[in-house]
Parts: sequence; structure tokens; C-alpha cells
Amino acid sequence: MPLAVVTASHSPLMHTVAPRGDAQTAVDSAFAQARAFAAEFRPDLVVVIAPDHYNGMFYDLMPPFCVGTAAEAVGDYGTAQGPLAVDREAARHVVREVLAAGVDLAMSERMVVDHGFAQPLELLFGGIDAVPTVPVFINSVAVPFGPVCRTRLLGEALGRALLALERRVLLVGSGGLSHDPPLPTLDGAPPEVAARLIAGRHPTPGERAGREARVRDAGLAVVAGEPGPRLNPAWDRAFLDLLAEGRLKATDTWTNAWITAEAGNSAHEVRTWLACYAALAAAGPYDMRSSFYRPIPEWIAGFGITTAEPRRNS
Ligand SMILES: O=C(O)CCC(=O)/C=C/C=C(\O)C(=O)O
Ligand SMILES: [Fe+2]
Repeated sequence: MPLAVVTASHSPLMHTVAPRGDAQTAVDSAFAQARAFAAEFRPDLVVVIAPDHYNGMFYDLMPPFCVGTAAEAVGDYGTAQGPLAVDREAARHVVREVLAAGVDLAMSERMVVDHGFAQPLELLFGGIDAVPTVPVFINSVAVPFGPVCRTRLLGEALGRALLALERRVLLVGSGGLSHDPPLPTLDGAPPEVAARLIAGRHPTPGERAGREARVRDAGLAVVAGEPGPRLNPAWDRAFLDLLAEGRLKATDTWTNAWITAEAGNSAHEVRTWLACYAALAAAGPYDMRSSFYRPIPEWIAGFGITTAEPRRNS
């Protein structure tokens, strides 16, 4: 049974900061195209691969990878709060098979997720609990990271595990591309920020509003004419080309320091895209069906959306 892929950037600023020109219309129409692709594929399982931004995963125990056998969204940046419709049996199958393939990953019976998971579920399917889901977390924010090839290998093992299910599985990758929004780092953090990064679960509504306001203000500053964090459209386009051409192994030589220097601290979120495409490649050659890209400084994001499916016999 087939696999298919949709990958999309997410942004906490998408619904609160208006970008210049026709960027919003262009993004809306690219999402409409991705929605139509997903609807036509008719998945009976959606595997969402996404990062977290210190809402569910903290430095008191930060896994590189984690599969949720049950999951709840915190409801940040205007996304819904509540349980995801996790397909528990499929999630447990994925954990067993990926571990058996030699790729270490954690499992959570109470995974907490944020807009990284919720935004694509809402934009593609209309809600966080609208489709049977297996949520897969890839740490893309909390340094240190393992080598990029581990993510590719995770994707390959995931793809093989999903093929064995003999279901119609849509992989959804969330995050990227080049971007560097305001996110605290543990190194050099003042004690109260460090405490939040280590175990900041259950913030008060005021604390959450403060965090969201800080990110929104960064976007509004760009709207007001300040330069904002650097995007790297050339890097983004090269990454999209690499995916389209199936040259996934080329990322094995990428160092984490190089990704950060070229594309920003949060560019590591492209690991979610790499995992999706590596999973799809486990089913054989594939074709990218659509590829949208815009640098959107007001959203502090090189914003991309792609769809892909196995190559059809001609
Ligand atoms: O202040 C915090 O701890 C959280 C800030 C935050 O959630 C930023 C998120 C940014 C993205 O998800 C992004 O641009 O990819
Ligand atoms: Fe993010």
C-alpha cells in the first residue's frame, strides 16, 4: 500500500502578523493545493513528524526522537488544545519496528505537543483530532543534536515500518526552512529561563501570553521596517532541489554547525522533511508533485510546502 508526503513550514506568526504583498494569498493557495493532494490520497493514517518548542519536551529528559502512543496539544498560538486522535496500535508498531531496525527512539504514553504538530493537522485536515495519527517528535531546537544522517536513517526505518502496515499512510513533515525566530537557549540563559527550558510544564496563561507576545513582537518589528533575522533563500532552494531529486544521502555530510551558520538556529526543523522523504524513498523512487517557496521575513521564515508520492509507472 502506498505512502505519500506533505511537508510544510509552520509559523507562530501565520495568523497574527500580516506579511507584505501577496505572500498570505500565495501561502493559502499552496496549502489549498496540499489539502487537495491529501484528500485525493485518502490516507487512513497520518504520521506527523514535527519538533517541539519547550512545550512538551524539556531538558529534564530531552529525547532526539519520540513517538507518541497518546498525545495532547497545549493549544499555543491560536491552535486547538486537547487530545490528538492517536492510532495507538500503529504507534506501538512504529516504535517496535524502528527500534528493531536499530534506530533508538523514545516512546511516550503522554506526549505533549505544540503548534509544530497542531498547525499542519488543522491546516490540512481541519482539526487536531480529525484523522488517525501517529505523532513523531524530532528534536530540532534543543541543542545538542545528533548527526543529520541519524534522521535520514530514522526516516528509512519509519518508512519500512509503515509499508508493513499495508495502509494508506500520509507522512506530514512540519517546520523549517531557513529561520531563526526568538527562542531561548540553555547556554547562558538566566536562571528563570533555564528553569523554564529544563521543566517549564504548565505555564500560567500570563506566562504563555508573554512568550507568544515576544515572538509576535519580533514579527511586528519586521513589519515596521526593522531588518529581522536573516533568511537564506539560496539554502532553502538547494534543499528543495535535493529533496526533489532524491539526493537525500547528500545531507549525510552536513554538520549541525553548518546548518545553523547557513540557515539559522531553527533551520534544524528541516530534519522533519528529511525524515518524511527518507520514509517515502523506502517505498522506491518518488516524484515531488508540488513545491512552493517564499521567503517571508514578517513570519521570520523561509516558507515552503511540498507534496510527493511514489513514481507512477509510465
Ligand atoms: O519562547 C519560547 O520558549 C517559545 C517561542 C516559540 O514557540 C517560537 C516558535 C517558533 C517557531 O515554531 C518557528 O518559527 O518555527
Ligand atoms: Fe518551529
